[in-house]
Amino acid sequence: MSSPSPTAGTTPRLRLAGIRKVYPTVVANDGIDLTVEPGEIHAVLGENGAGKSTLMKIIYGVTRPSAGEIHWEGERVEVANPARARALGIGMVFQHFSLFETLTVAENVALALPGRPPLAELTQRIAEVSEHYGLPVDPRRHVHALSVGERQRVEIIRCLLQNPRLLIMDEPTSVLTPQAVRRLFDTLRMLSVEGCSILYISHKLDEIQELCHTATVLRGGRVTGHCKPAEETPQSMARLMIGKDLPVCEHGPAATGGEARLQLSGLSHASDDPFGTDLRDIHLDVHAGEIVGIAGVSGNGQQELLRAISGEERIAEKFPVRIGGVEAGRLNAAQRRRLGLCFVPEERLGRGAVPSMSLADNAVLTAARNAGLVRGGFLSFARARRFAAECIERFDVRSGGPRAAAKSLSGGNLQKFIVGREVLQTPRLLVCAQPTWGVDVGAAAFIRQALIDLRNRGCAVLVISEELDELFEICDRIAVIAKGRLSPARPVAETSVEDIGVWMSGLWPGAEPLPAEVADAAA
Ligand SMILES: Nc1ncnc2c1ncn2[C@@H]1O[C@H](COP(=O)(O)OP(=O)(O)OP(=O)(O)O)[C@@H](O)[C@H]1O
Repeated sequence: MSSPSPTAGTTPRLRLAGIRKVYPTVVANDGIDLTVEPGEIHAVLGENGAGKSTLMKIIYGVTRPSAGEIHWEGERVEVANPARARALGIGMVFQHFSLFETLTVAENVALALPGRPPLAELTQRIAEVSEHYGLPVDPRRHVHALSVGERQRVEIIRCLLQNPRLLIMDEPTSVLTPQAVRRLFDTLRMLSVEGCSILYISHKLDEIQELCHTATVLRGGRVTGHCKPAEETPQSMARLMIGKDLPVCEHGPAATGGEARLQLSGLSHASDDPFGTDLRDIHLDVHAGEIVGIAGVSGNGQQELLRAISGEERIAEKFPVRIGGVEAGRLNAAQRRRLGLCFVPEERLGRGAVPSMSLADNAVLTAARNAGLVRGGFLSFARARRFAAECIERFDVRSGGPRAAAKSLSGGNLQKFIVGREVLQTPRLLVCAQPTWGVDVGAAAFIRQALIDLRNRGCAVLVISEELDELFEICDRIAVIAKGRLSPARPVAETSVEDIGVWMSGLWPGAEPLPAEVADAAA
């Protein structure tokens, strides 16, 4: 339940009047008024591309508005840059991470703090905050070795260390486990009771209902509604947001007896990162016509497993990974794609798409061969643009068209583009990490249905996700990865969210005890 709503009648912590932001191809914010009271947890709701992140970036001084006023605690202010925002008492946790990969957690946090405190002292403070708020992270680890979930924890901790009076959270829970979400909500409620205001963006309507006092709905850059989430249901909020009822996934029975398109037989691989997770004797078959899900808490070997399957990480022996029956362990990513593998990585900016390149060029990166973009040995840019345009249309990617830079898309729209680009190649095997991360409820239902349709057309689909509800909705079988080992895959009808939750700690029937040093490190 949400904490009691803050008392009205005080000077608002933040008041926006007529905020407008015009980009070359779109009006991202079109005269937005918004008021946030002290201690209020205020949700901003809207479809992908509605203008939520743009508005938050304006408040945090990352983007300058084309028109409009910002009033902070009763006074009109110009927020020229994030340093000014932080000086006012505004903190922000971004949807896309802004961490330096080659630095440690503590070094990254130090960069954001005024006065650059000594590292030893900072390490201690990080450990305290992470312990206090239940956000486990080791301050000495390098960021490049962290999973997405762990990186997000660092972003949150970095913000909390600055004692903000307004905390902006742009989809903070998208890669947190249910337990971590509970703890984060406790933290946010504590902050709210202490008077800190929170602007909260999320596509998870049940979370908004549970946490937020008020919500403002945006559509097409304008405010289209307000509500008190506690008085709504997730369905009624979805209707407010997208203007219609949510579609329900149509599944149909799983095909049986399809050929094995992915075979992992005793895949073991030592991570070259000292803080990474070693893969231990992983066995899994994914057949044509089924969706297999891998559940697990981030940082348990998902990244390493994805890399071993995609070919980003080649392994010493060729036999433990077979794609379409071909021993593929030593093949690189391009060679594996030629076997019919398509792949949606965990990070959409960087691994999934090159931010500065156009959508058409990003299509070429993975679809050149499978989508017939190469003719007579030459790349056809016209075909690439047509392919990107088809993807934009079929997956309802709101963008400036095939020539728009990937970085100009809203997070959810870029995710739709990346998933669409892979699905439209009609893969024989699709491996998908966090397929609906940051995607609005309507688009998430669409992507899930696209995966089911692929499976119904005979594709073998492997989905790695931390969203148990999503896995239970779309998968035929589910396995769990824990500390680098994979459980057996169980038919969804024969298991439950509770069972899978227990398996996530590594305890499934017949699980071998972990070697002492791993068990100690994990304890
Ligand atoms: N730097 C930019 N250049 C051009 N267009 C941009 C830029 N940033 C955002 N836009 C456009 O502004 C609109 C609003 O984007 P914004 O990221 O604010 O949406 P959002 O509501 O946060 O979406 P999501 O839920 O997908 O994160 C979109 O059409 C987007 O393509």
